[in-house]
Amino acid sequence: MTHAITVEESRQLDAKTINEIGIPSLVLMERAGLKIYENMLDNNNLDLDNILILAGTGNNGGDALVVARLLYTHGYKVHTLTVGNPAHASDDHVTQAKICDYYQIPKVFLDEKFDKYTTIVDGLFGSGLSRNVGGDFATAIDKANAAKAAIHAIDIPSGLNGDTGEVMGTAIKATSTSTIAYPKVGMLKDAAKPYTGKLYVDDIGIYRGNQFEGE
Ligand SMILES: NC(=O)C1=CN([C@@H]2O[C@H](COP(=O)(O)OP(=O)(O)OC[C@H]3O[C@@H](n4cnc5c(N)ncnc54)[C@H](O)[C@@H]3O)[C@@H](O)[C@H]2O)[C@@H](O)CC1
Ligand SMILES: [K+]
Repeated sequence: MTHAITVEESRQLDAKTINEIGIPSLVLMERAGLKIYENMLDNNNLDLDNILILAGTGNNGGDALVVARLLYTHGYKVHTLTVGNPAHASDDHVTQAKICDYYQIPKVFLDEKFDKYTTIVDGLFGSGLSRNVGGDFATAIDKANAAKAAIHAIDIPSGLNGDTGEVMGTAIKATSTSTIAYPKVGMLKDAAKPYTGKLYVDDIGIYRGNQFEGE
């Protein structure tokens, strides 16, 4: 049986890996982005002709910007759309945004028509989701779901409660999801399956602990 963890456990494992063991958070973000990029290339259900990257201003969005850069530097057509206040962005998100700016990866805004895209990457929220989704975030999620593009979600489909599998206002209906380290318990519930789609579990070097060995 697949071992799954709660969102709080995932945050604790991230924090232990970074603060106690000493693996820099940007190293983890780079590894996450590389694995997610590889999952996307591996997934025949994704048409990578024209890709829209949705990034929140936290580390889920930071992962998404790594994916944007890897796709862009390998010749894929990519646009990024950042949702949220950049003044509140996480440090690692800011670093990744600067790298995207170095490469001049094209940006679009929320008034963009999503219909021309073949794949949308969802990096709006992951383990940081703490309340119901509204405003621009809800608009971005609803536009992505209404578009004909396949959606690849990062860590947890945005708006899905990773513990209960319930929708918090609105949630991304992903074709596939790359979850970091372990699936979150809510993602394995029957009600969550239409939101999670095909699940990839990416080992990026997050602390596994004795309790997880042999599983
Ligand atoms: N350094 C790390 O700890 C790692 C984090 N990773 C990624 O980072 C994610 C977690 O990142 P963050 O903790 O920055 O959080 P998120 O990027 O999930 O969320 C960003 C912020 O959104 C805000 N927020 C929550 N609910 C909201 C709502 N309904 N409407 C508007 N704003 C809302 C919160 O202030 C939250 O901190 C993981 O899911 C994973 O994708 C991975 O890169 C692996 C390593
Ligand atoms: K997400």
